[in-house]
Amino acid sequence: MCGIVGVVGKSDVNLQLYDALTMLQHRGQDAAGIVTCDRNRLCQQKANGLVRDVFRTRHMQRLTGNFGIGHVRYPTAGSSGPALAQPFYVNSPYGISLAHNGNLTNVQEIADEIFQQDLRHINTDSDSEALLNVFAHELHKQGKLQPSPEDIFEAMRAVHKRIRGGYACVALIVGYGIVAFRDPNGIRPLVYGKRETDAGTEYMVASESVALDVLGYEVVRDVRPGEVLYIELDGTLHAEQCAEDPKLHPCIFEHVYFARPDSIIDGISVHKARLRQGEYLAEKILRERPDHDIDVVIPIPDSSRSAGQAVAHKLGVKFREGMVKNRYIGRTFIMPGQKQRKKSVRQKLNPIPLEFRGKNVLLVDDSIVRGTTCKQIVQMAREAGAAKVYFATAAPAVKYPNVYGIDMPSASELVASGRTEKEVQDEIGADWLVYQDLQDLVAASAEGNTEVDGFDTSVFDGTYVTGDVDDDYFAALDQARSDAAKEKKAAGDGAGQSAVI
Ligand SMILES: O=P(O)(O)OC[C@H]1O[C@H](OP(=O)(O)OP(=O)(O)O)[C@H](O)[C@@H]1O
Ligand SMILES: NC(=O)CC[C@H](N)C(=O)O
Ligand SMILES: [Mg+2]
Repeated sequence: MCGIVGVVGKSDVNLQLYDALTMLQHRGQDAAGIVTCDRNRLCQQKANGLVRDVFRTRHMQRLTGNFGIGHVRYPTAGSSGPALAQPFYVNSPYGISLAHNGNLTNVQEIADEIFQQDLRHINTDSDSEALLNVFAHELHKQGKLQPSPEDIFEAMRAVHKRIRGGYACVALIVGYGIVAFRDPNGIRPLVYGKRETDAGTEYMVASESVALDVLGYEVVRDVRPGEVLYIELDGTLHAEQCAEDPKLHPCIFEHVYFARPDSIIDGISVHKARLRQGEYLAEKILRERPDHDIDVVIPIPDSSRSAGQAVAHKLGVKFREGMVKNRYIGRTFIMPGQKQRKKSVRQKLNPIPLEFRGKNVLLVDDSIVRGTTCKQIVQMAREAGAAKVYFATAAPAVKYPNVYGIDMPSASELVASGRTEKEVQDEIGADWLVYQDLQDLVAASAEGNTEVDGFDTSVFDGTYVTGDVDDDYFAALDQARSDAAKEKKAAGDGAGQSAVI
């Protein structure tokens, strides 16, 4: 789940892009990049690392120009090396740079077309570089020295037809402006806003509304599924629907885990959705154990705090922050390898024993994916003296791979895949495990916006909203991106740029 941002401003936009990327850091911790454009010259800085490490003062001074784009990366395709840090760049036509959040499911097919039909070269195994080349080729085909808004929309109509999967993108066209677009299912989020200055209106497009809030932009609206925005350098904004049958099917995992609670996505407050998840979860607990003996509800920071509060409130039991989070350790789930994830849970979370000693505790987390976090947390709770350790999650069991921008490539790595709930409970060592029901998770989000046509819930039910993901793709994904495959690559065995998943 990467984070993207684009700004067309009235003065240098480097600091705005930096601040916006900092607000989106929770979406990607592997690499960061900014591209700005100053008098038809691109300025770029990108590298592996967190935003604060990638951009030093000397880089910021060089990133001049009044329009630019930025990216924080969480890899779902290709390696996690510096060559795949975004934005990507192609010099023809015009000079285009692009940042992508999501994942394409027909990248192998596109890569072949790009080489054999479009006569273009892609240099990495990134799906985003392939996407950029499709866009560039389709824009080139319009054959204009100066592209009009209609040329850009026509090119994008073709892009939507050629690529499949999840994509929210910002692209900078040298000398002309910024193009922003969202896939025809609106799987990945994208929102835009404006702010007035003495010199005129400035526009920002970003993955989440928090980036706009903090920079003083007023949210205009979410980019619609399939829609394309083109913001010219003088601040003129054009918007056009470029997909044939757009539907709003946003990824529900944004509401469970990815997005910040203070963001509003497709009109749905993430915090509110999480509170409702907690209420539904508490109702289920009360249905299953009306005479429960829970003494205290303890959330697993950070992402389950909103849901945990609602669970405690509805159950009528105490809510205590019994796990202290080390604020200098990032999100563990989006770390690239299992060894690092496992080690980081213990570094990140530490119990306050007096909240556990002699008590029946209900630990609440937003989700159980690989089981890395909950296994260690249950153990910590026991060591801290808990009498009984119950575990509840605001999401149902995660059983299927994700193909739209979350790095869950192998069912075999998911603790709930092929196991019953009782078996997962035993595996994580809890005295009782409660999962949210899928219909309740959907209701918790859907109550926030009636315009949503449905959610992508594929990791829970194996139904993929694009309807076109086949077994071969899953097999290739598993082979290319499982933890075992990544370890093998890291050790130098099988390294290279040829696998394009
Ligand atoms: O079952 P697992 O594979 O461990 O994955 C699930 C856990 O990972 C995430 O936390 P993370 O530490 O990434 O971020 P957070 O601080 O936002 O909760 C999520 O909130 C769960 O706690
Ligand atoms: N999580 C994402 O959005 C990843 C974007 C792109 N597929 C990459 O791997 O760089
Ligand atoms: Mg967590």
